[in-house]
Amino acid sequence: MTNETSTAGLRNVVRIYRAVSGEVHALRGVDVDFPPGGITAIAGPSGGGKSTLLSILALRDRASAGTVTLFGTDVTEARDSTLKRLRRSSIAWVPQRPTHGLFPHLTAIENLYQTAQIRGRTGGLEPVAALDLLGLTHRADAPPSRLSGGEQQRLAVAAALTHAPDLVVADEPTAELDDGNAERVLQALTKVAAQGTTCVLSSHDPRALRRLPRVLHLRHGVLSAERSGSEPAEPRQADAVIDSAGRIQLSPEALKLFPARRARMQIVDGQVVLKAPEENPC
Ligand SMILES: Nc1ncnc2c1ncn2[C@@H]1O[C@H](COP(=O)(O)OP(=O)(O)OP(=O)(O)O)[C@@H](O)[C@H]1O
Repeated sequence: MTNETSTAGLRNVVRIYRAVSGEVHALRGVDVDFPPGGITAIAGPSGGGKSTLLSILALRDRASAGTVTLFGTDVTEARDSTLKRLRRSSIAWVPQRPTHGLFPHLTAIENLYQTAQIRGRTGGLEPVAALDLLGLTHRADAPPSRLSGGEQQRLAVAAALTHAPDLVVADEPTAELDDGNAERVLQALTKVAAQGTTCVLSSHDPRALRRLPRVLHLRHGVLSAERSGSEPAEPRQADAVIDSAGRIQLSPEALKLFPARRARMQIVDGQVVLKAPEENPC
């Protein structure tokens, strides 16, 4: 049974892709609820099934087995026309490559007005305020093709928030962004969540994972233990090679913790600890 208070609930959801090379079991029995007004990050390694889970949640794909309940309705077997109506009225999808969701012939601000109009809902962020919240006021008159990747990503988030969706589903919404703009996106999602919108995003981004209240890990299509963002993540270990000059090569996952490529080293009780240096407070 899906928790009746949740915006969305998946029960024993399986997704099998049939490729030329054979079957790919992208989701292997996922059980999860997304409560109204909550923000949940889906983390996990590449290929773990994050995009597949988000696509099913955003009604852009169907489960091969299991049950999907959205807004109190079992939509597992719903007709395509019903899914389309729900997508349009209640769900904002922020794709990994944001230009896919934007109107290329319209300016940034026109994109927001057009999205709000097409969705036919009121109560979302006003387009001028949405641009301001995402730090795009100075780009209001530029079409998507003249925006940087990060600006396009923020415009896609702004568009998602202009029509008061019940559910925002965002695939890696901070991936292309510097710290300040990643923070803007997280603040914008936090703001709409406080107004009751449920937000679910996939992320590899340690900045987002540290900051968000609920983080679920998806690995090989299986959701593992839930932790709140404030709890420390389980320590992970990996071997690293030290060359004769004392240089150490970090794994890509560890390297992401050092975006400025500088580290502060401490030797404590015979152990070497590497930390990203704190920002200069001045
Ligand atoms: N259309 C498809 N046809 C066949 N296999 C697919 C298809 N889409 C995804 N897969 C496979 O399903 C598995 C899960 O993919 P998915 O894109 O959901 O993972 P992900 O966690 O989002 O990865 P990433 O972080 O790299 O985006 C992978 O093995 C992937 O190769």
